[in-house]
Amino acid sequence: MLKIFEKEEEVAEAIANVMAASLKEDYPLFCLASGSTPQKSYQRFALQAKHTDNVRKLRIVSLDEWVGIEKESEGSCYQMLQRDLFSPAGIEPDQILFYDGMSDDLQQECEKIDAYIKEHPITFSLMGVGMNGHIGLNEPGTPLLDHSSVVDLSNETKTTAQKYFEEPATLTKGITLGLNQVIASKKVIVAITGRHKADIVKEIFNRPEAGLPAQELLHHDHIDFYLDTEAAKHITQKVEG
Ligand SMILES: O=C1O[C@H](COP(=O)(O)O)[C@@H](O)[C@H](O)[C@H]1O
Repeated sequence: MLKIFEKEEEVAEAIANVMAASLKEDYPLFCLASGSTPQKSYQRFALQAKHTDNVRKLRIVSLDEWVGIEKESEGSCYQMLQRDLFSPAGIEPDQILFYDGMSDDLQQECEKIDAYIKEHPITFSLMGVGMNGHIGLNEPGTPLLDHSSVVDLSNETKTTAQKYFEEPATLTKGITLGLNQVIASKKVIVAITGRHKADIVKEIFNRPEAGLPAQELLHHDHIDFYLDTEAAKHITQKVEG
């Protein structure tokens, strides 16, 4: 389902409410995008959930990470989530399983996450969408994988991602869940906000033949797209909202 909200803040509020509801499941396991889009959702969720018994039950599994970037350094996917969610919500390190982008054995990092989610199904995923339509770090042209992989980053991603770092970062590869692993989550929200995403949103919704990773998440009953009017301004299809 596509839902369009007037303002980015309303998208954030709606997502925070879904996260809070998902937290009440017996074994909540969340897989969450880092980046700019979900920041306000995480702030609101943290306000509702921080240090509750339910938050203590929550487990988090990695969606993606930059290869060659220290976990604790600014701009890593882990560090963005630490700043925006883990710390404000009181989520402790023993609740989190993340790819280590500095590992000497990246294949083992893939297997570590894959083995975990095989045993523990993801109950809620929140995805952002890259400026080129990527999901996680599944760049355009990536097949529907049902395992993690180490991927070459597109030039667009390398450039866009510089906004996360104070100093220019050398980004060449990433490590990411496969699209089928995201789709296999019990519930998924794909969030897209802001005028700067309007052109890629137009591709996703108005040009089905574009073959973008984000389009693989369309047309599943358990996957909702939440957009604000700025991002949705070129959509021509009928929507709920
Ligand atoms: O590179 C990435 O970008 C997307 C979108 O980022 P945003 O800053 O525009 O929200 C993000 O969802 C993805 O996880 C990340 O790898």
